[in-house]
Amino acid sequence: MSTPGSQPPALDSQAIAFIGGGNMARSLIAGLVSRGTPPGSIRVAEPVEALRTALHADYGVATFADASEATAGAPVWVFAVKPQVMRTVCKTVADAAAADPLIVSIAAGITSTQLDRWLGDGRAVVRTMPNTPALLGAGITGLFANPRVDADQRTLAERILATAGETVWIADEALMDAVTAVSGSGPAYAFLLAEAMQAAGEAQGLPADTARTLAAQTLLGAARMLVESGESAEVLRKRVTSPGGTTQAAIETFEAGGFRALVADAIEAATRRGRELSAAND
Ligand SMILES: NC(=O)C1=CN([C@@H]2O[C@H](COP(=O)(O)OP(=O)(O)OC[C@H]3O[C@@H](n4cnc5c(N)ncnc54)[C@H](OP(=O)(O)O)[C@@H]3O)[C@@H](O)[C@H]2O)C=CC1
Ligand SMILES: O=C(O)[C@@H]1CCC=N1
Repeated sequence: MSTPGSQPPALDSQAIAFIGGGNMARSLIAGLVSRGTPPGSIRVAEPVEALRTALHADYGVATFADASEATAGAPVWVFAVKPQVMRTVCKTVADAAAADPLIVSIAAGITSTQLDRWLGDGRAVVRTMPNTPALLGAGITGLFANPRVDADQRTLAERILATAGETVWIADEALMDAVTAVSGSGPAYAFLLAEAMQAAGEAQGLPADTARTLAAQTLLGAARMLVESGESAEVLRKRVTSPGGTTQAAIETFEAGGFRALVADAIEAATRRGRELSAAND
């Protein structure tokens, strides 16, 4: 795993082509540019004109309506389209992939074997799973490299994703669906908890803006303690829970309601959905 808090070195002027300029691509591009990658070396293919205009205005990157224009001559291609269109999109640029670019994908479910097959076989593929805190440089990305990826390409892929936050290499690709379920989708679980805490606070009489601030700052503080204290979540939880106190009353209610089993079921469902996205879009 990369070192918490360390600044990744700026990438040089090697061209990086993004295929797809939506939400996640935007977050990754923001990270690259803010950490010193020259905007002129980032080329983005995106069919939606308004997104192209905004990406160029906000980050100075070159944008194209056509994927093959963005990928032309670029040694790194980052696929940031929905899993449902990945096969079709790969086919449109497969001929140019003969120049042997490093292929990086951020798509949920889609395997390195599928990407390799759709792009013409023998490709160097790094399958990754970032998450939306990438926008703040506070994300985490799981990465898997297929056997065609050499040491320099591994370093390059890691440096690109490190601009979005922490990185962790995954040796067994089958585990990438679990990575997706825990950290790729994970920010949504934290937001759901924040929504529920805010609503419950309001139900107890707190003003909405006060309840929002209390919930958001509590999640931020708790997350920082998890990352910075070096203590386990269990130890930190027990320190808050005074015997016979308010937290114990809440935790016992969570446990009685099957909170842990519900979380396990939710993460299993997300993992399964990743596999389904692969099979359904093959
Ligand atoms: N959102 C998240 O939290 C995360 C998402 N991911 C993965 O990132 C990928 C992108 O997700 P996200 O950014 O949320 O999705 P978006 O829909 O925001 O972005 C995808 C973009 O790709 C465009 N697109 C479609 N076809 C092409 C094409 N042929 N060439 C170039 N661009 C094209 C889409 O345009 P149009 O809308 O017109 O189709 C859209 O603007 C997905 O595979 C997802 O699994 C990974 C981690 C986290
Ligand atoms: O929900 C999804 O499918 C994508 C992948 C991880 C986060 N968003």
